Amino acid sequence: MTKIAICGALGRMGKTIATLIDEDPALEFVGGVDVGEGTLFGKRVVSSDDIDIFLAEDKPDVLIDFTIAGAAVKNIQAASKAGIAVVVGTTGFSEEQKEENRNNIEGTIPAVISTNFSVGVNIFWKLVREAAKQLSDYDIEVTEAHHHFKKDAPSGTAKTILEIIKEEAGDREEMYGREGMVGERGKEIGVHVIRGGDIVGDHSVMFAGNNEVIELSHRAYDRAVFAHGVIRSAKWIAGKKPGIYTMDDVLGLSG
Ligand SMILES: NC(=O)c1ccc[n+]([C@@H]2O[C@H](COP(=O)([O-])OP(=O)(O)OC[C@H]3O[C@@H](n4cnc5c(N)ncnc54)[C@H](O)[C@@H]3O)[C@@H](O)[C@H]2O)c1
Ligand SMILES: O=C(O)C1=N[C@H](C(=O)O)CCC1
Repeated sequence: MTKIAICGALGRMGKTIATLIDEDPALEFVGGVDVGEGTLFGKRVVSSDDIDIFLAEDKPDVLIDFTIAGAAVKNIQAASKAGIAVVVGTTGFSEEQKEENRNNIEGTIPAVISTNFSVGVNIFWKLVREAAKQLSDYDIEVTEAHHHFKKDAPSGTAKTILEIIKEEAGDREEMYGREGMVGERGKEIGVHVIRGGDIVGDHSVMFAGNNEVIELSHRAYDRAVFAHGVIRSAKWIAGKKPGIYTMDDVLGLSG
C-alpha cells in the first residue's frame, strides 16, 4: 500500500486526485496540506505552516503538489528534508525557482515533474515535436485556453510547447498577441492566451505555410485526465532512485 499526501488538497486538482486515491485499493490517502485547515475523505488537512510536523507524523511515501509556484518550492524543500518522493504538477515556476527545486531534489529524493500529466498531452507534445522538425520554415502560432480562475499565463503546457518548438525549429521570438501595425517581421512564435468560464484546458499549435495550414490540438474535458496521470506517476515513483523524472519515464516513452 503506497501512502499518499497532497499539498493543495482543498484545491480543484487536490480534490480530484484525492477522489481517485480513495477509490484505489493500492493507495492510502493519509491527508494533506493547504492554506487553511480542514478534512478530506476523513483525513486531516493541516496548514502549510505545519508541513514538517505533518510529514514526520503521517509519513507519506509520496507527496503530491498542486498549489502555486512559491508554495510548491517550500513544499518540495520540506519533502526533501523528510526524504519523501514528490509528484509536482504545479506550474508557473521562474527559472530561479526551478533551480531551487533541482537543488532540493537531485541526489536526495525521486520526483516526477510535469506541466501536464494527461497521457494525451504527452503524446500531443510528440506530434508537435515532429511537426516543428518537418515544418521549421512555417509560421507557428500557439493558443491556449483555460478557466477563469487560472493564475499563471501562459500555461505550463504552453511553455513546454514553446520549448519543444524552439528545440526543433530553432530559436524564435515569442510574440504575445499583436496590436496595431505589425508590419514585417522575422521568425516568431505567436502566443495567444484565453481565460474564461470553466474551460479545463485547451492547447493548439498552428503551422501555416503557403496555401496550407496544419493545426494540432488537445482538449481536456475533465481534470480526471490529469489526475489519472498523477496517480500513475505516484505509483511509479515510490522507491525510485533520487532524481528528476518526466512523464516519458513513467509512460515508458523515453529514449
Ligand atoms: N501538471 C498538470 O497536469 C496540471 C493540471 C492542472 C493544474 N495544474 C497546476 O496545478 C496548480 C493548482 O491548480 P488548481 O486548479 O488545483 O488550483 P486551485 O487554486 O484550485 O488549488 C490550489 C490549492 O493550493 C492551495 N495552496 C496555496 N498556497 C498553498 C501553500 N502554501 N501550501 C499548501 N497549499 C497551498 C490553495 O489554497 C488551493 O486550495 C496550478 O499551478 C495549475 O497550473 C497542473
Ligand atoms: O487548470 C490549470 O491550471 C491547468 N494547468 C496546467 C498548465 O498550466 O499547463 C495544465 C492544464 C490545466
